[in-house]
Amino acid sequence: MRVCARRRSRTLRLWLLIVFLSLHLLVVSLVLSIYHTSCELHSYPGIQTSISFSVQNASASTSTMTAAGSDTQEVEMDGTADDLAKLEALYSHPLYNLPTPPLPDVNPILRLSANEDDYDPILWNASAETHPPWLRFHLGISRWQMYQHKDPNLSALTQQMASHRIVSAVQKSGGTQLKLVMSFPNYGQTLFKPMKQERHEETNVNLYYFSDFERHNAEIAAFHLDKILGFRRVPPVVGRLVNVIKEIKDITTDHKLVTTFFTSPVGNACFYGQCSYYCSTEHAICGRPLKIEGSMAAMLPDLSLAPRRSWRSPWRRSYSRSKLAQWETDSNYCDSIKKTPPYDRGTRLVDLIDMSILDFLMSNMDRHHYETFEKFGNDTFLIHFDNGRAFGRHSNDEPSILAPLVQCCRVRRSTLLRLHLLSLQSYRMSDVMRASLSQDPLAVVAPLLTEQHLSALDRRLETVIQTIQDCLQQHQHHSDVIHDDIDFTRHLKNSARI
Ligand SMILES: Nc1ncnc2c1ncn2[C@@H]1O[C@H](COP(=O)(O)OP(=O)(O)OP(=O)(O)O)[C@@H](O)[C@H]1O
Ligand SMILES: [Mn+2]
Repeated sequence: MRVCARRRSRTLRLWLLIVFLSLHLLVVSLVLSIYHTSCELHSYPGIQTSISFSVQNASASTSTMTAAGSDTQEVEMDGTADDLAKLEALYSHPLYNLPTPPLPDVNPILRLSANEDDYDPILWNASAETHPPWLRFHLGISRWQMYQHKDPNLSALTQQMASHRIVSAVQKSGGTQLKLVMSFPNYGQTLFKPMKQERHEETNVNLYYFSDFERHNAEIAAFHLDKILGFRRVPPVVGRLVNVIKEIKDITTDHKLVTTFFTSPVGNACFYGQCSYYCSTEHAICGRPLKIEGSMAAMLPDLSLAPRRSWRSPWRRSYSRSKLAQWETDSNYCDSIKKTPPYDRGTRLVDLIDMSILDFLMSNMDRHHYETFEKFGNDTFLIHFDNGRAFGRHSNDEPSILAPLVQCCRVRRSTLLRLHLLSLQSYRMSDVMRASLSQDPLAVVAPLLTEQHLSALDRRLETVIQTIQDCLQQHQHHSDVIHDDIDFTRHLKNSARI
């Protein structure tokens, strides 16, 4: 009897061991399949080695590419297909499909019940087939992002902004440079920023960031870059050729704007509008002879429906030619910011650092304020709009833009993993940006960003990764630097359930 019982318990123990081992194997294979490209980053001590390895990879491939050149069209075509394949692979990567935290509320963003007595009850949701794309975009804005990953509405929205009949064009008040709000027959609206300089022109080094020209291609490129970084915090932007006479002068109801139209000595249709910077005949916006390039940004819901709050950036520049801001002189600046609401809790600080990484990559020094949707309180994403002063110089990197990261040494884990991914040859940032920008309608006129700007992105990405690596070396615990926004255990449990 006793022998029998002992044999039974041994068999049971053997079974338990087999079950344990197979579960272990299952978990290991799941981890490897989910994070195959960045698996070294899982174990904190490995972070540094894996980053430097990938950076070496990226720079090696840059030199190979430069050496190879692209003389024949065939090579160029292959390059385009390769880039598009990389972009597709990037967006299929699990790091772009991370589950968002559970929503504390399920209401759509729009405040539609202000005067319930006066209005019909509305049953709107983002997926209703009959809604125009702009309304679906508004209804799809969530607490965590402007639009969903692989949002099926995005191409319909950008297509309409790029081609729909313009029925109204009026100047937008606020801001420093000329911009127009354009309306479509289906009540959709866009913010139009006209081309002010050629793509290859670098910003004059003697211009302060606050008097730099706004660039239409920077608005377009910022939308693509923010999407490639996996943030999805810029409202959709698309390029368009606009007829200065038929699509602005003939239809505008803006009397002040009308008085600023003229024909240039070479017969081009021009206008300059009214604003505080560059609205003069010397800085006129001219067609060639009639059409002008511009960026069309999807307008956010009206402030009466979705009020927004504007926040002064703690790392705002002084906007003076002589004064320095506090963050430029105080080495403990971040310590005090970390204790100041709303940066003292939640994700606000790491979100601000995400924004500074985006700005450093595209060299935007003009992030004085940022906005959030009031309805979502403090736990929400930061709206990354007004990117017109980005991509001004490709030959220079501006280290001070990274000050929030350098001074606070904090970064979201998901951001670090995606940056790491984009530094690898198979998802290289310049290649996926080239592919993404090639989908804009204005790419047929000329590439939205020159090759110099694209390679500046790779170079700056190395700097960001190196900065994080330095932070990790300076801190005893990795958790001091890495804000762990990816709950691996929950992820694994979910995968195991499937
Ligand atoms: N897509 C949009 N939808 C709705 N409102 C917008 C959009 N883009 C910008 N705005 C609003 O218009 C204001 C001015 O736009 P923007 O910041 O692009 O112009 P600007 O001339 O660069 O301004 P500034 O000189 O103050 O930086 C913004 O602060 C924002 O409130
Ligand atoms: Mn601006």
